[in-house]
Amino acid sequence: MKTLDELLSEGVSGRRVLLRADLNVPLDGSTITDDGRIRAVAPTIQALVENGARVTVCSHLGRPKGEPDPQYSLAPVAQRLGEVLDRAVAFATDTVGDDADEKNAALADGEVLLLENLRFNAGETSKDDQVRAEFAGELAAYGDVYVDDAFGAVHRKHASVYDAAKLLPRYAGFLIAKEVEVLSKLTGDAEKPYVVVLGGAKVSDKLAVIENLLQKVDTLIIGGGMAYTFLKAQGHEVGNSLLEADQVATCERYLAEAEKLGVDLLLPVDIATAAEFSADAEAQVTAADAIPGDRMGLDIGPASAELFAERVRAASTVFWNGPMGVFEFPAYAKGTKAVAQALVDSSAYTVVGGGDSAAAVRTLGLPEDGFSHISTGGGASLEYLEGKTLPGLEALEN
Ligand SMILES: Nc1ncnc2c1ncn2[C@@H]1O[C@H](COP(=O)(O)OP(=O)(O)OP(=O)(O)O)[C@@H](O)[C@H]1O
Ligand SMILES: O=C(O)[C@H](O)COP(=O)(O)O
Repeated sequence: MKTLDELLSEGVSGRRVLLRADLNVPLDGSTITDDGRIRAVAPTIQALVENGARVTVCSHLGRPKGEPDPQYSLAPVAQRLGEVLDRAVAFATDTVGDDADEKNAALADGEVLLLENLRFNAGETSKDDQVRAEFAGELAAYGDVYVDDAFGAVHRKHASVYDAAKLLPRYAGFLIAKEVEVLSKLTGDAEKPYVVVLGGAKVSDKLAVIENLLQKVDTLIIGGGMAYTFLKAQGHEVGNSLLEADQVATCERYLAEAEKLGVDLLLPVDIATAAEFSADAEAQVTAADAIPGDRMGLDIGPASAELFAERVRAASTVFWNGPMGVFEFPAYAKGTKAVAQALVDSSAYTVVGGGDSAAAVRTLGLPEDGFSHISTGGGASLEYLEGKTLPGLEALEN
């Protein structure tokens, strides 16, 4: 894999660079609630522009359905990127249309352009190789070279991550290089006890990683939106909580597999429930096997928080992805805060991964230097830890 340092030493002045970044930041309306992913890619962009490159940045934001959807516009990100870089950032109101063509052609040395959300185009995430390749061709026309620094998206076989890389001379940015260096320490010989904590809302995506993780960890802790499909698999009712009904059988299999392998799979023992998905909804704590039919679990309860925290404090290596509850609502942030605090308090090698997990650490006021590493990738780091070949990294190989 060629690095950005190699590109810089070859010389980038006057060259057009297509840079894939992961600018998928949490938003409240059009307000960015955590700019960690923007700041994380800034050193790569700075190095390119300071060396005279003409940089066209592309990214996805959220999960729009292959057509423009204003709530997922990258316009607020362009503005914040300009502030972080302390330089003008042009914004194209389309991804590969007339506006993008014009603004890409107008770039002078040392200038930056951000394209509109890649996922406003069905070609970005298409399963059809030909359709993806066509969109990738249009993107690749904006660069003489390709740099990938979207660590959070390297597990996606998407046009901008995989197909476009293959069309141009390709390089890994500073962020990808750093993430891979740190996470590779957890793939081979992580010091035991090795505890992985999973939560969040991308349940079906992340359930898939459990199969492999069970072979590697001593304890697997499951909280957040992820917990309810497991509770259902244990025969409990989960009311209106997040549930992936078609994954219940898979969770039953994981519970049996964990037992066979001697892995402690810990689920919440109590839950903070709400009558509706709202910041104002009053929290009521119930046992995890007694969630009322008309309520939903929005956080783990205090006994679960203490149980999970104890395990984390006793570990030598901890990887945590996915908030324990809807931490964006202060009344349901306690479980996430308790687990995060346990990582800070432990003397283990601690890695937090994921857009929202990293955002939670910062917005809940925990010290960033209390963790060994805060990764920008959630799903990406989990799949990396499984030992899988990730499409975005494979595509960078020469
Ligand atoms: N019990 C729950 N019910 C509904 N949503 C939940 C629950 N617990 C956590 N969440 C939500 O999960 C979201 C984060 O999940 P996600 O899986 O995207 O994590 P992440 O750290 O962003 O990882 P990635 O980078 O892979 O997206 C948060 O917005 C939080 O509100
Ligand atoms: O938030 C993430 O994990 C990355 O930006 C990838 O987003 P995705 O899960 O929607 O592909």
